[in-house]
Amino acid sequence: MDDVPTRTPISLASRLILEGVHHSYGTTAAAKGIDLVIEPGEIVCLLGPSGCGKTTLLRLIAGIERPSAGRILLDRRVVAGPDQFVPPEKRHIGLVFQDYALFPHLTNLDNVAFGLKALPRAEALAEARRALERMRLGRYAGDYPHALSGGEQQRVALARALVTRPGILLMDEPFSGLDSRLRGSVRAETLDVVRDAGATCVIVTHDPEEAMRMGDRIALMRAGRIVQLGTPVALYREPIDLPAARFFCEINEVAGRVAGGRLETPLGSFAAPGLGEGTPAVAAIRPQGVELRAPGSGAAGRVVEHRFLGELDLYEVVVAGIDRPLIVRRRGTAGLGAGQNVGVHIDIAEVLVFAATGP
Ligand SMILES: Nc1ncnc2c1ncn2[C@@H]1O[C@H](COP(=O)(O)OP(=O)(O)OP(=O)(O)O)[C@@H](O)[C@H]1O
Repeated sequence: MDDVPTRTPISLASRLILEGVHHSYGTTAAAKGIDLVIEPGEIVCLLGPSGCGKTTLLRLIAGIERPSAGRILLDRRVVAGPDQFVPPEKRHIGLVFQDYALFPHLTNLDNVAFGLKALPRAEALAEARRALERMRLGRYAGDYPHALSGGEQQRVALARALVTRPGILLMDEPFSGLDSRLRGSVRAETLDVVRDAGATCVIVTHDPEEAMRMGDRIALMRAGRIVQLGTPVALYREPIDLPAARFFCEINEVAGRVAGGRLETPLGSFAAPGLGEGTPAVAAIRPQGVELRAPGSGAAGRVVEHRFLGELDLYEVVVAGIDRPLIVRRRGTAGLGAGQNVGVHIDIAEVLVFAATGP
Protein backbone atom coordinates (compact mmCIF):
# COMPACT_ATOMS: atom_id res chain seq x y z
CA MET A 1 0.00 0.00 0.00
CA ASP A 2 1.34 3.46 -0.86
CA ASP A 3 1.96 5.99 1.86
CA VAL A 4 -0.80 8.54 1.75
CA PRO A 5 0.67 11.99 2.33
CA THR A 6 -0.73 13.96 5.22
CA ARG A 7 -0.68 17.23 3.34
CA THR A 8 -4.16 18.05 2.12
CA PRO A 9 -4.58 20.07 -1.05
CA ILE A 10 -6.49 23.21 -0.35
CA SER A 11 -8.03 24.97 -3.28
CA LEU A 12 -9.79 28.27 -2.94
CA ALA A 13 -13.12 27.18 -4.29
CA SER A 14 -14.71 29.59 -6.71
CA ARG A 15 -18.27 30.84 -6.90
CA LEU A 16 -19.57 30.38 -10.44
CA ILE A 17 -22.22 32.72 -11.78
CA LEU A 18 -23.96 32.48 -15.14
CA GLU A 19 -26.23 35.33 -16.12
CA GLY A 20 -28.49 35.02 -19.15
CA VAL A 21 -25.99 32.89 -21.06
CA HIS A 22 -26.85 32.11 -24.69
CA HIS A 23 -24.92 30.07 -27.21
CA SER A 24 -25.65 28.96 -30.76
CA TYR A 25 -23.80 26.76 -33.21
CA GLY A 26 -24.88 28.35 -36.48
CA THR A 27 -28.65 28.19 -36.33
CA THR A 28 -28.76 25.63 -33.49
CA ALA A 29 -29.38 27.33 -30.16
CA ALA A 30 -27.72 25.10 -27.55
CA ALA A 31 -27.97 27.42 -24.50
CA LYS A 32 -31.00 29.66 -24.23
CA GLY A 33 -30.64 32.08 -21.38
CA ILE A 34 -28.99 30.12 -18.59
CA ASP A 35 -28.98 31.65 -15.11
CA LEU A 36 -27.11 29.67 -12.47
CA VAL A 37 -25.17 30.36 -9.29
CA ILE A 38 -22.94 27.61 -7.87
CA GLU A 39 -21.55 28.23 -4.41
CA PRO A 40 -17.88 27.65 -3.49
CA GLY A 41 -17.29 23.96 -2.74
CA GLU A 42 -20.65 22.89 -4.11
CA ILE A 43 -21.02 19.91 -6.46
CA VAL A 44 -23.67 20.49 -9.12
CA CYS A 45 -24.66 17.96 -11.77
CA LEU A 46 -25.93 19.08 -15.17
CA LEU A 47 -28.44 16.39 -16.03
CA GLY A 48 -30.58 15.90 -19.10
CA PRO A 49 -31.17 13.89 -22.27
CA SER A 50 -28.75 13.79 -25.16
CA GLY A 51 -28.52 17.09 -27.02
CA CYS A 52 -30.06 19.26 -24.28
CA GLY A 53 -26.91 21.40 -24.01
CA LYS A 54 -25.02 20.01 -21.00
CA THR A 55 -21.63 19.77 -22.71
CA THR A 56 -22.11 23.16 -24.33
CA LEU A 57 -22.68 24.70 -20.91
CA LEU A 58 -19.55 23.04 -19.55
CA ARG A 59 -17.53 24.26 -22.55
CA LEU A 60 -18.84 27.78 -22.00
CA ILE A 61 -17.76 27.66 -18.34
CA ALA A 62 -14.36 26.29 -19.37
CA GLY A 63 -13.88 28.98 -22.00
CA ILE A 64 -13.75 26.52 -24.91
CA GLU A 65 -16.83 28.27 -26.33
CA ARG A 66 -17.69 31.94 -26.12
CA PRO A 67 -21.29 32.86 -25.27
CA SER A 68 -23.23 34.90 -27.82
CA ALA A 69 -24.92 36.78 -24.97
CA GLY A 70 -24.82 36.93 -21.18
CA ARG A 71 -21.98 36.83 -18.67
CA ILE A 72 -19.99 34.18 -16.81
CA LEU A 73 -18.22 35.10 -13.59
CA LEU A 74 -15.77 33.16 -11.46
CA ASP A 75 -15.96 34.85 -8.09
CA ARG A 76 -16.09 38.55 -8.98
CA ARG A 77 -14.13 38.19 -12.18
CA VAL A 78 -16.02 38.32 -15.45
CA VAL A 79 -14.49 35.54 -17.57
CA ALA A 80 -16.95 35.86 -20.44
CA GLY A 81 -19.16 38.78 -21.35
CA PRO A 82 -19.90 41.20 -24.15
CA ASP A 83 -16.50 42.86 -23.79
CA GLN A 84 -14.44 40.32 -21.87
CA PHE A 85 -13.14 36.88 -22.57
CA VAL A 86 -10.62 35.03 -20.46
CA PRO A 87 -9.12 31.99 -22.24
CA PRO A 88 -9.38 28.53 -20.60
CA GLU A 89 -5.78 28.42 -19.38
CA LYS A 90 -6.29 31.63 -17.41
CA ARG A 91 -9.52 30.57 -15.66
CA HIS A 92 -7.87 28.32 -13.08
CA ILE A 93 -10.16 25.40 -13.80
CA GLY A 94 -9.58 21.65 -13.83
CA LEU A 95 -11.05 19.54 -16.63
CA VAL A 96 -11.86 15.84 -16.74
CA PHE A 97 -13.42 14.38 -19.87
CA GLN A 98 -15.07 11.09 -20.63
CA ASP A 99 -12.06 9.68 -22.47
CA TYR A 100 -9.59 10.89 -19.79
CA ALA A 101 -7.51 12.51 -22.57
CA LEU A 102 -4.22 11.35 -21.06
CA PHE A 103 -1.14 11.75 -23.23
CA PRO A 104 -0.20 8.20 -24.28
CA HIS A 105 3.48 9.05 -24.81
CA LEU A 106 3.93 10.52 -21.32
CA THR A 107 4.29 8.53 -18.11
CA ASN A 108 1.50 8.84 -15.58
CA LEU A 109 3.74 11.11 -13.51
CA ASP A 110 4.44 13.39 -16.48
CA ASN A 111 0.77 13.44 -17.37
CA VAL A 112 -0.02 14.80 -13.92
CA ALA A 113 2.95 17.20 -13.97
CA PHE A 114 1.82 18.57 -17.34
CA GLY A 115 -0.30 21.30 -15.81
CA LEU A 116 2.52 22.45 -13.54
CA LYS A 117 4.80 23.89 -16.21
CA ALA A 118 5.11 27.15 -14.31
CA LEU A 119 6.95 25.35 -11.49
CA PRO A 120 10.60 24.29 -11.57
CA ARG A 121 10.71 20.73 -12.96
CA ALA A 122 11.75 19.04 -9.69
CA GLU A 123 9.01 20.79 -7.76
CA ALA A 124 6.42 19.94 -10.41
CA LEU A 125 7.38 16.28 -10.30
CA ALA A 126 7.23 16.23 -6.49
CA GLU A 127 3.74 17.79 -6.56
CA ALA A 128 2.62 15.37 -9.26
CA ARG A 129 3.94 12.43 -7.28
CA ARG A 130 2.03 13.57 -4.20
CA ALA A 131 -1.14 13.91 -6.28
CA LEU A 132 -0.72 10.38 -7.66
CA GLU A 133 -0.08 9.01 -4.18
CA ARG A 134 -3.25 10.62 -2.89
CA MET A 135 -5.03 8.59 -5.57
CA ARG A 136 -3.13 5.47 -4.42
CA LEU A 137 -1.40 5.33 -7.79
CA GLY A 138 2.13 6.17 -6.64
CA ARG A 139 3.47 2.81 -7.74
CA TYR A 140 2.41 3.46 -11.33
CA ALA A 141 4.17 6.83 -11.61
CA GLY A 142 6.74 5.57 -14.14
CA ASP A 143 4.27 3.53 -16.22
CA TYR A 144 2.32 4.69 -19.24
CA PRO A 145 -1.47 5.22 -19.19
CA HIS A 146 -2.25 2.27 -21.49
CA ALA A 147 -0.97 -0.13 -18.82
CA LEU A 148 -3.66 1.03 -16.38
CA SER A 149 -7.27 -0.08 -16.06
CA GLY A 150 -10.03 2.36 -17.06
CA GLY A 151 -10.69 3.22 -13.42
CA GLU A 152 -7.01 3.91 -12.77
CA GLN A 153 -6.71 6.08 -15.87
CA GLN A 154 -9.69 8.04 -14.66
CA ARG A 155 -7.94 8.59 -11.32
CA VAL A 156 -4.78 9.81 -13.11
CA ALA A 157 -6.96 12.24 -15.07
CA LEU A 158 -8.50 13.43 -11.81
CA ALA A 159 -5.05 13.83 -10.22
CA ARG A 160 -3.96 15.86 -13.24
CA ALA A 161 -7.05 18.07 -13.04
CA LEU A 162 -6.66 18.70 -9.31
CA VAL A 163 -2.89 19.06 -9.05
CA THR A 164 -3.05 22.74 -9.89
CA ARG A 165 -5.62 23.22 -7.12
CA PRO A 166 -8.22 24.72 -9.40
CA GLY A 167 -11.02 26.83 -8.00
CA ILE A 168 -13.47 24.84 -10.07
CA LEU A 169 -13.42 21.32 -11.46
CA LEU A 170 -15.43 20.54 -14.62
CA MET A 171 -16.17 16.92 -15.47
CA ASP A 172 -17.93 15.73 -18.63
CA GLU A 173 -19.48 12.25 -18.31
CA PRO A 174 -16.42 11.19 -16.31
CA PHE A 175 -17.60 7.64 -15.61
CA SER A 176 -19.32 6.68 -18.82
CA GLY A 177 -16.25 4.90 -20.21
CA LEU A 178 -16.12 2.55 -17.22
CA ASP A 179 -17.94 -0.73 -17.01
CA SER A 180 -20.85 -0.79 -14.61
CA ARG A 181 -19.02 -2.77 -11.89
CA LEU A 182 -16.17 -0.27 -11.72
CA ARG A 183 -18.34 2.80 -12.03
CA GLY A 184 -19.73 2.72 -8.50
CA SER A 185 -16.36 2.51 -6.78
CA VAL A 186 -14.63 5.07 -9.01
CA ARG A 187 -17.57 7.41 -8.49
CA ALA A 188 -17.38 7.10 -4.70
CA GLU A 189 -13.63 7.61 -4.75
CA THR A 190 -13.92 10.65 -7.00
CA LEU A 191 -16.50 12.16 -4.69
CA ASP A 192 -14.14 11.71 -1.71
CA VAL A 193 -11.24 13.30 -3.56
CA VAL A 194 -13.30 16.24 -4.80
CA ARG A 195 -14.72 16.86 -1.33
CA ASP A 196 -11.24 16.65 0.18
CA ALA A 197 -9.89 19.10 -2.37
CA GLY A 198 -12.78 21.41 -1.53
CA ALA A 199 -13.15 22.51 -5.15
CA THR A 200 -16.40 23.68 -6.66
CA CYS A 201 -17.40 21.01 -9.13
CA VAL A 202 -19.71 20.80 -12.15
CA ILE A 203 -20.40 17.32 -13.50
CA VAL A 204 -22.21 16.55 -16.76
CA THR A 205 -24.21 13.34 -16.79
CA HIS A 206 -27.25 11.87 -18.49
CA ASP A 207 -27.71 9.33 -15.70
CA PRO A 208 -30.20 10.42 -13.02
CA GLU A 209 -28.86 7.94 -10.47
CA GLU A 210 -25.34 9.28 -10.96
CA ALA A 211 -26.59 12.85 -10.53
CA MET A 212 -28.39 11.91 -7.33
CA ARG A 213 -25.30 10.21 -5.94
CA MET A 214 -22.84 12.95 -6.84
CA GLY A 215 -24.69 16.25 -6.75
CA ASP A 216 -25.41 18.55 -3.83
CA ARG A 217 -27.81 20.02 -6.36
CA ILE A 218 -28.94 18.97 -9.80
CA ALA A 219 -29.68 21.28 -12.72
CA LEU A 220 -32.15 19.46 -14.94
CA MET A 221 -31.79 20.64 -18.54
CA ARG A 222 -34.04 20.41 -21.55
CA ALA A 223 -33.57 21.96 -24.99
CA GLY A 224 -30.94 24.49 -23.93
CA ARG A 225 -32.64 25.56 -20.69
CA ILE A 226 -32.41 24.66 -17.02
CA VAL A 227 -35.97 23.58 -16.23
CA GLN A 228 -35.41 22.71 -12.57
CA LEU A 229 -32.62 23.27 -10.07
CA GLY A 230 -32.59 21.73 -6.63
CA THR A 231 -31.38 19.00 -4.31
CA PRO A 232 -31.69 15.38 -5.46
CA VAL A 233 -34.55 14.86 -2.99
CA ALA A 234 -36.44 17.91 -4.27
CA LEU A 235 -36.10 16.84 -7.90
CA TYR A 236 -37.15 13.28 -7.17
CA ARG A 237 -40.01 14.16 -4.83
CA GLU A 238 -41.28 17.28 -6.53
CA PRO A 239 -40.44 17.15 -10.24
CA ILE A 240 -41.61 20.29 -11.96
CA ASP A 241 -43.60 18.51 -14.67
CA LEU A 242 -44.39 15.13 -16.15
CA PRO A 243 -41.26 14.89 -18.37
CA ALA A 244 -39.11 15.71 -15.32
CA ALA A 245 -40.84 12.93 -13.35
CA ARG A 246 -40.32 10.53 -16.25
CA PHE A 247 -36.64 11.37 -16.35
CA PHE A 248 -36.02 10.28 -12.76
CA CYS A 249 -38.08 7.15 -12.55
CA GLU A 250 -40.07 4.69 -14.62
CA ILE A 251 -43.67 5.68 -13.92
CA ASN A 252 -47.18 4.53 -14.62
CA GLU A 253 -49.22 7.29 -16.20
CA VAL A 254 -52.94 7.11 -15.61
CA ALA A 255 -55.03 9.75 -17.32
CA GLY A 256 -58.23 11.33 -16.03
CA ARG A 257 -60.04 14.63 -15.49
CA VAL A 258 -60.07 16.93 -12.52
CA ALA A 259 -63.36 17.17 -10.66
CA GLY A 260 -63.76 19.02 -7.38
CA GLY A 261 -59.99 19.47 -6.96
CA ARG A 262 -59.26 15.76 -7.43
CA LEU A 263 -58.13 13.68 -10.37
CA GLU A 264 -60.58 10.86 -10.98
CA THR A 265 -59.01 7.66 -12.35
CA PRO A 266 -59.90 3.96 -12.47
CA LEU A 267 -57.46 3.51 -9.55
CA GLY A 268 -59.22 6.05 -7.34
CA SER A 269 -59.04 9.79 -6.98
CA PHE A 270 -55.94 11.81 -6.13
CA ALA A 271 -55.53 15.40 -4.91
CA ALA A 272 -54.90 17.72 -7.87
CA PRO A 273 -53.92 21.03 -6.28
CA GLY A 274 -53.85 23.99 -8.62
CA LEU A 275 -55.61 22.26 -11.52
CA GLY A 276 -58.94 23.67 -12.69
CA GLU A 277 -62.23 21.82 -12.99
CA GLY A 278 -62.32 19.55 -16.05
CA THR A 279 -58.55 19.81 -16.78
CA PRO A 280 -57.14 16.68 -18.43
CA ALA A 281 -54.42 15.44 -16.07
CA VAL A 282 -52.17 12.47 -15.40
CA ALA A 283 -51.46 10.59 -12.19
CA ALA A 284 -47.79 9.59 -12.26
CA ILE A 285 -47.54 6.50 -10.07
CA ARG A 286 -44.16 5.01 -9.21
CA PRO A 287 -43.95 1.22 -9.67
CA GLN A 288 -43.14 0.75 -5.98
CA GLY A 289 -46.34 2.64 -5.08
CA VAL A 290 -48.65 -0.06 -6.41
CA GLU A 291 -49.72 -2.70 -3.92
CA LEU A 292 -51.24 -6.01 -4.93
CA ARG A 293 -53.67 -7.58 -2.48
CA ALA A 294 -56.25 -10.34 -2.60
CA PRO A 295 -59.05 -9.66 -5.10
CA GLY A 296 -62.14 -7.97 -3.72
CA SER A 297 -60.58 -4.77 -2.40
CA GLY A 298 -59.21 -1.79 -4.35
CA ALA A 299 -59.39 -1.76 -8.16
CA ALA A 300 -59.87 -5.12 -9.84
CA GLY A 301 -56.72 -6.19 -11.71
CA ARG A 302 -55.18 -9.23 -13.32
CA VAL A 303 -51.48 -10.11 -13.38
CA VAL A 304 -50.36 -10.64 -16.97
CA GLU A 305 -46.62 -10.92 -16.41
CA HIS A 306 -44.29 -11.70 -13.53
CA ARG A 307 -40.51 -11.58 -13.58
CA PHE A 308 -38.17 -12.52 -10.80
CA LEU A 309 -35.56 -9.75 -10.57
CA GLY A 310 -33.86 -10.49 -7.27
CA GLU A 311 -34.70 -7.90 -4.65
CA LEU A 312 -37.91 -6.55 -6.14
CA ASP A 313 -39.97 -8.53 -8.62
CA LEU A 314 -41.66 -6.99 -11.63
CA TYR A 315 -45.36 -7.53 -12.20
CA GLU A 316 -47.50 -6.23 -15.02
CA VAL A 317 -51.14 -5.84 -14.09
CA VAL A 318 -54.07 -4.91 -16.31
CA VAL A 319 -56.87 -2.84 -14.82
CA ALA A 320 -60.14 -2.07 -16.64
CA GLY A 321 -60.19 1.49 -17.99
CA ILE A 322 -56.38 1.85 -18.15
CA ASP A 323 -54.76 1.48 -21.58
CA ARG A 324 -51.44 -0.01 -20.59
CA PRO A 325 -50.65 -2.63 -17.95
CA LEU A 326 -49.42 -1.13 -14.69
CA ILE A 327 -45.76 -1.76 -13.93
CA VAL A 328 -45.45 -2.92 -10.34
CA ARG A 329 -42.26 -3.51 -8.38
CA ARG A 330 -42.74 -5.43 -5.16
CA ARG A 331 -41.06 -8.08 -3.12
CA GLY A 332 -42.09 -11.38 -4.68
CA THR A 333 -45.26 -12.76 -3.18
CA ALA A 334 -45.31 -16.55 -3.05
CA GLY A 335 -47.72 -18.01 -5.55
CA LEU A 336 -48.60 -14.71 -7.23
CA GLY A 337 -48.14 -15.04 -10.96
CA ALA A 338 -49.55 -14.44 -14.40
CA GLY A 339 -53.28 -15.09 -14.79
CA GLN A 340 -54.24 -14.33 -11.20
CA ASN A 341 -56.73 -11.70 -10.12
CA VAL A 342 -55.61 -9.09 -7.61
CA GLY A 343 -56.90 -6.03 -5.77
CA VAL A 344 -54.83 -2.98 -6.72
CA HIS A 345 -54.11 -0.36 -4.05
CA ILE A 346 -52.09 2.80 -4.54
CA ASP A 347 -49.79 4.39 -1.97
CA ILE A 348 -50.63 8.07 -2.37
CA ALA A 349 -47.12 9.05 -1.23
CA GLU A 350 -45.88 7.64 -4.56
CA VAL A 351 -48.35 9.58 -6.73
CA LEU A 352 -47.78 12.94 -8.41
CA VAL A 353 -50.51 14.68 -10.39
CA PHE A 354 -49.65 16.84 -13.40
CA ALA A 355 -51.59 18.59 -16.11
CA ALA A 356 -51.52 16.37 -19.21
CA THR A 357 -48.79 17.50 -21.62
CA GLY A 358 -49.23 15.03 -24.45
CA PRO A 359 -46.86 12.14 -25.16
N1 LIG B 1 -19.78 21.76 -32.54
C1 LIG B 1 -21.09 21.78 -32.79
N2 LIG B 1 -21.58 22.23 -33.96
C2 LIG B 1 -22.90 22.27 -34.23
N3 LIG B 1 -23.86 21.88 -33.35
C3 LIG B 1 -23.44 21.40 -32.16
C4 LIG B 1 -22.04 21.33 -31.82
N4 LIG B 1 -21.95 20.82 -30.57
C5 LIG B 1 -23.21 20.58 -30.16
N5 LIG B 1 -24.11 20.94 -31.11
C6 LIG B 1 -25.59 20.86 -30.97
O1 LIG B 1 -25.95 21.61 -29.84
C7 LIG B 1 -26.96 20.95 -29.09
C8 LIG B 1 -26.45 20.68 -27.67
O2 LIG B 1 -25.37 19.77 -27.73
P1 LIG B 1 -24.56 19.31 -26.43
O3 LIG B 1 -23.44 18.45 -26.90
O4 LIG B 1 -24.25 20.50 -25.61
O5 LIG B 1 -25.67 18.45 -25.69
P2 LIG B 1 -25.49 17.38 -24.53
O6 LIG B 1 -26.66 17.55 -23.62
O7 LIG B 1 -24.14 17.49 -23.92
O8 LIG B 1 -25.62 16.02 -25.34
P3 LIG B 1 -24.89 14.60 -25.10
O9 LIG B 1 -25.40 14.08 -23.78
O10 LIG B 1 -25.35 13.78 -26.27
O11 LIG B 1 -23.41 14.87 -25.10
C9 LIG B 1 -27.29 19.71 -29.87
O12 LIG B 1 -28.41 20.00 -30.69
C10 LIG B 1 -26.06 19.46 -30.71
O13 LIG B 1 -26.38 18.78 -31.90
